Amino acid sequence: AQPNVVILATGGTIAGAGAEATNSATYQAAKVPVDKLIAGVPELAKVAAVRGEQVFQIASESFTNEHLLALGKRVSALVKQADVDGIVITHGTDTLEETAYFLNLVIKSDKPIVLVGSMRPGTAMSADGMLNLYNAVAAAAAKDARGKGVLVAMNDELNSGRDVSKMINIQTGAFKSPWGPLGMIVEGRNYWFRLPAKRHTVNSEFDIDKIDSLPLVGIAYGHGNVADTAYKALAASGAKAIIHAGTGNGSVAKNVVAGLRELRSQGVQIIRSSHVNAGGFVLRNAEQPDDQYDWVVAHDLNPQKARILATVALTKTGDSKELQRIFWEY
Ligand SMILES: NC(=O)CC[C@H](N)C(=O)O
Repeated sequence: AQPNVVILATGGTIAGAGAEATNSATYQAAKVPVDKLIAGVPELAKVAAVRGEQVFQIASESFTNEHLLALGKRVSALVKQADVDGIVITHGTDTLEETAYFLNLVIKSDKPIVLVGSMRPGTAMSADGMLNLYNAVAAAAAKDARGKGVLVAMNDELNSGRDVSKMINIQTGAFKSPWGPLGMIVEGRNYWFRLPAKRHTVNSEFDIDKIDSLPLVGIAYGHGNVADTAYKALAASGAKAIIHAGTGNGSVAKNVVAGLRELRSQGVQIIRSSHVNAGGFVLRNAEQPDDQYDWVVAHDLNPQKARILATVALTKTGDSKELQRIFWEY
C-alpha cells in the first residue's frame, strides 16, 4: 500500500497568485486552497496517498504563538494516527524557519514532518512550488526520512528545521543552513549525507501535548548609535526574555549594558545572539561577562530561532542555568 501523507496548508507564496506570469515578486500570498494545490501536482499520487487540510490561509509574517500552538497540536494528533505516515506543511517562507524549529522541539514522533514553501507564486514563470511540493511529499512518504527531526524541502535540498534559515528574499535557493544541508532530494528520492547532532522530536524534553500557552519573548536589534529603549519597552510589555540580536559576537553597546543588567535584576532573561548574515557563533563570556551578569548565550541560533527556543524553554524553567543548558543541547 502507498504511504499516507497529510498536507497541512497554512498559506504563503506556495499558495500565492499574481496577475501575470511575469509577476514573480509582486503577487498576493495565501490565495490558493490546499485542494487546488494538490490537484495542480497530479504526480503526487505516484509517491503517496495524499489528503489536504487547510489549517490557516495566511502570510507567515503574521504567524503568532497561537498559530504555532494550534499547528503543533494538529501535527501531534495526526502523527499519533496509524494511518498517517508523514506530514507536509505548506508555509510562507518568511517565518518557515521558526515554525520548523518549533515543531522540531515539541513533536514527539519519528515520523517525517516536512515543511515546504516557494519563492515564486504558482502563476509565475519558473514557479518553484510544484517541484518543492512534490519533493516534500516524496520526502515525507519515505521511511528513510524518519527520525531525522523536522525537515525543510526547498530547491532540491533537505535541510534540518533547526538550522535552516531564509538567507535571501528573491531567489529560489533562499534556504540554507550555516552547517550545510542534511541531504538532497532528486526525482523524488532522498539522498542523505549527515544527521542532526542536536536533540529533537522524540529525544526532546518538550511536548506540545503538555503546552497550552507560550510566554512572550521579544527581540531587540544591536546596531551603531543604539540605546536601551527597545529592550525596556519589550520588558514593559511583559516579555519574559529578550533576545539581543547583537552585532558580531553578540556584543552589547556600552549604552545598553546597564539597562540589560537592570532588566535581568527584575527577572527578565537576557539572551545574546548575533545578527551576522552567514550565521552567528556566540560563546559565553566572549565580549560580555555572562557569568557575572547572569545572561545566556544563544550560540549558533539566529535571533528568530533563539526566540523560539526561549519561548519553549520558558514553559519548563525560569532558571538561567537551565536555559543555558537548553541552548547548548537544542
Ligand atoms: N515566499 C513567501 O512565501 C513569502 C510570502 C509571505 N511574506 C509569507 O511568508 O508568507
